Amino acid sequence: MMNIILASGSPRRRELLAQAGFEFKVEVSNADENVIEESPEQMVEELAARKAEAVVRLHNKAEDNCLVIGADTIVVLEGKVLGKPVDEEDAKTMLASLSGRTHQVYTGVALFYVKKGTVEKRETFHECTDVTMVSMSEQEIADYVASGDPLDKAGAYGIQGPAAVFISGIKGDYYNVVGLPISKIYHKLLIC
Ligand SMILES: Cc1cn([C@H]2C[C@H](O)[C@@H](COP(=O)(O)OP(=O)(O)OP(=O)(O)O)O2)c(=O)[nH]c1=O
Repeated sequence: MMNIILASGSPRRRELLAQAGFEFKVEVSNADENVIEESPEQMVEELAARKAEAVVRLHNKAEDNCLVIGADTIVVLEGKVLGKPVDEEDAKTMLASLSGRTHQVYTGVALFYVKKGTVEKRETFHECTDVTMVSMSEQEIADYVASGDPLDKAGAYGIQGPAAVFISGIKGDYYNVVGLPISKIYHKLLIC
């Protein structure tokens, strides 16, 4: 197995990759996250690729052989994309819109295989999970937002934290919601 670099500042992604038994380094770079209107699946794959690409650019030395992994997660409610909230008000609005409904969580993954400083192979894919939330009261939303937990998360919630009490069901890969479809990644990497 070649050296793996996770191109992500997300602690959740770090934990999931470590949980799967991989050894890796973390490198974060500033990828441009502005995207033009695309389907959710195209959008997360494109953003994941940009994150991986930005890290690959740091590895232009001829001796670098590595696999760079980028990922991006968004929440989609009835066709509307919800990224990370910009502030507490935005988080409240997002949670009010998710309350009592089912939404989709998309995570895109990009695998960039770098040999002698150039990308020899690139692969992108995504996973989608349905998440259903119970109806939340205004007070519950306000209390949850005040906890600070939603602010660095797509859709303004983390299924793995205190928001667990608002989740009535999911269909698909739980870990995809947390930020990495780890089983899919594991099986792709097994064959390389
Ligand atoms: C829906 C949901 C999202 N999230 C998180 C996963 C991601 O970290 C974040 C989505 O933002 P991203 O922009 O995908 O990732 P990031 O900015 O945290 O990290 P990086 O770009 O460096 O890889 O939301 C949860 O932790 N739990 C959840 O239930």
